[in-house]
Amino acid sequence: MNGAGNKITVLDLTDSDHIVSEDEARAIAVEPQTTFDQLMVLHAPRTEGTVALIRIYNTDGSLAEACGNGTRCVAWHLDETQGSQDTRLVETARGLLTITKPGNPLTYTVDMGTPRFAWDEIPLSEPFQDTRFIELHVGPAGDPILSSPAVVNMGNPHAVFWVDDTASIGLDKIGPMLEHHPLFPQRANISIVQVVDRQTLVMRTWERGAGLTLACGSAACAAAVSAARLRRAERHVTVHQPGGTLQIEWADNDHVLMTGPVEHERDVMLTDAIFTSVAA
Ligand SMILES: N[C@@H](CCC[C@H](N)C(=O)O)C(=O)O
Repeated sequence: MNGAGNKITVLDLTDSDHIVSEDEARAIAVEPQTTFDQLMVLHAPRTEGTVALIRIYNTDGSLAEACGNGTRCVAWHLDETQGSQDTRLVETARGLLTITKPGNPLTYTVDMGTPRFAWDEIPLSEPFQDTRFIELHVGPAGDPILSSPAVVNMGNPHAVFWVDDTASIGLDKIGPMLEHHPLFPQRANISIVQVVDRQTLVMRTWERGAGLTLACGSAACAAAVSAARLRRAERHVTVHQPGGTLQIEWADNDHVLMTGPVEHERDVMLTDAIFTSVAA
């Protein structure tokens, strides 16, 4: 599937006890038919009221706590396999997430929970009082290419840099360096964001564990919240990414609501071969 262009593979293991290993996730990622930015593995629910437990893997096999675009894809899969429902509760490492349908076909809203801003919740490796802009720059100190990002945890760590033109930054070169910067002990998702007006953001993201992607839901939430904290935008914005557009609302109850599309691309029967090839 894809969520606004973010490549998502949904693997339904609700009838199995198997836990996908990092090696297995990487093996699924390199297969052209099942390649992904994130692999969303569904397990039987373990918490009352939820319909599934979701483990989220990046391309490099690492586990992610949150994936907004993938969560919408999971909702579509559950609608197809369990019957359509207006509201669903799923469990991720981020906690319990509510998914609803705003009414448009193939569109879902995920309550992504509340943002966290304290330096040790991001987490950062050293204290910063004000995480709306931290001391970090790329390029010469007097004339940096990027500087003073906002940092926020949306279940996963994000750094948001403000730019005039997202196309002018070599994110493919700068992204890996920042993802692994010592300031981010759990690495970070790195976004460059242009504030077009108070209701509109344009952005690109280098994702932790996955690299450049066409869209990242949690990064869109991070950008929207960061722009609102700095009073650069309203709390409800349209976020344009190379693969698609999301609506993000930072509601008065502090929860961040992400609304966007899903697209089903193909069904693939994953044979045991992929697991045995890793085990061999
Ligand atoms: N594409 C996702 C975010 C995926 C997780 C991220 N790479 C991480 O490791 O934190 C989204 O739509 O939120």
